[in-house]
Amino acid sequence: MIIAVDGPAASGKGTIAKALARHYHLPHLDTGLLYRAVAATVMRLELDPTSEADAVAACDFDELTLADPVLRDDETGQVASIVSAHPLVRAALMQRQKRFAHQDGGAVLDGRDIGTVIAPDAQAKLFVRATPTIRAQRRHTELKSRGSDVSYDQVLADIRARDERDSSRSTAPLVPAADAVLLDTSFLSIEAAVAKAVALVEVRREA
Ligand SMILES: Nc1ncnc2c1ncn2[C@@H]1O[C@H](COP(=O)(O)OP(=O)(O)O)[C@@H](O)[C@H]1O
Ligand SMILES: Nc1ccn([C@@H]2O[C@H](COP(=O)(O)OP(=O)(O)O)[C@@H](O)[C@H]2O)c(=O)n1
Repeated sequence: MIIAVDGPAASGKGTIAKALARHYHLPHLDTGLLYRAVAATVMRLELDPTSEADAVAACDFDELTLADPVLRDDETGQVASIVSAHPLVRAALMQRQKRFAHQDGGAVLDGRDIGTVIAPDAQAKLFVRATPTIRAQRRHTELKSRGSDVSYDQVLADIRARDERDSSRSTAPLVPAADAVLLDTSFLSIEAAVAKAVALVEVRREA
């Protein structure tokens, strides 16, 4: 079974995807990390994220980059959303994600375009969302716990900018697949959100 979990920044999609992978004993891929690795490589090499050629050159990143804590930084997320708008960057990362999704036994992937582009054939598609202010609170708490001194206002502004950029790009914009189920986690605890996600997947599994 392929499970696609899409949604905007800090909506809780990664938390839900990891829990679904544990529940169904499936491998999990956080596809945002791939775009963050491109962004971190662009920054390290002092390339220009708005240049498609520069961003494509960074798609050949060292695999060790995927474990670099810098990937989780707020600034890396911003630059990831700039490099991810280039069609050639998306094309360079596509096969790897499609292969992961279509491995024997299935997989859980989370991102922005899993249900629409990477695995339109996924059996279960969730589109996770929450209000921008709740997402900013969650991400701010998370970043603070990692030692960052970024302000709540900055995190909220960055989340709004990223929402706008990710939703308005012409290639693979952030939109729910026509057959995705919406899951709003704004007023759900992690446990409640995961329980709801499992229940929604069960409906699709039995269909
Ligand atoms: N339902 C929830 N209630 C409260 N906090 C949550 C909830 N879901 C996720 N979180 C927390 O919010 C932060 C962002 O969640 P995450 O799953 O990484 O979001 P995303 O993958 O959509 O960016 C994490 O610190 C996570 O523990
Ligand atoms: N499948 C995906 C995953 C991420 N991305 C891009 O990568 C950025 C970082 O993604 P992420 O999933 O790590 O970010 P968070 O939602 O965890 O904050 C997003 O803002 C998108 O611009 C994408 O375009 N497509």
